[in-house]
Amino acid sequence: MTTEIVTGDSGPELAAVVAGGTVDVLDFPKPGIVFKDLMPLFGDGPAFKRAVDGIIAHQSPFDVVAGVEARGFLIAAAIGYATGAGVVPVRKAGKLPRPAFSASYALEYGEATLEVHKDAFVAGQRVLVVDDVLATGGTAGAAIDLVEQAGGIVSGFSVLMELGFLDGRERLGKRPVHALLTV
Ligand SMILES: O=P(O)(O)OC[C@H]1O[C@H](OP(=O)(O)OP(=O)(O)O)[C@H](O)[C@@H]1O
Ligand SMILES: Nc1ncnc2[nH]cnc12
Repeated sequence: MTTEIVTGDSGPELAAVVAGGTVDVLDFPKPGIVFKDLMPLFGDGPAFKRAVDGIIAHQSPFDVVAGVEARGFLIAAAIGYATGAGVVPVRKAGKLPRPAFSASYALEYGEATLEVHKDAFVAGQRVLVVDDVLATGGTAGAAIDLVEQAGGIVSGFSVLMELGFLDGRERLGKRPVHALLTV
């Protein structure tokens, strides 16, 4: 099933690129969840490049990119490479080897804890935070809090897809949210 196009912060063409690379998977990872699988987008070179370039075009300037485990890593690495910015991983609990800040949160289908190294940022560094999907905003809120705790200044938050009906954007308050596709 193809995702219905509603709108996007970077216009209808980029919204269509993301929609075209998304497959809806029913009842994954739990009954009642419609999982937006973006793996086809990641696997389509021209579409992936357009999506990454669309985020970069919207978001400069920033000094470093923070990617949320796991699918956010793919986007952060591409942006970090293309722009020459560094990449900081925001990891699931227990994966980072050195002292880290932790934040627990609820997401659409469960609960989790994210961590970031305490020395991940130079104070005042502008940090672009990226992930693949914004749903309830639990993950994004935790990631943004961690970046700020570690001394970064969140310059923006970008996702490929926003599930608008879950109101994640509202939950993030005044933070600047950018979604290539909102469904
Ligand atoms: O807005 P929320 O309700 O918090 O949901 C969004 C998060 O859910 C997914 O990650 P998931 O925790 O499934 O991890 P994964 O990327 O490791 O599969 C997605 O990649 C976002 O990080
Ligand atoms: N429905 C969904 N599809 C993909 N990723 C998600 N993260 C939270 N909810 C999601």
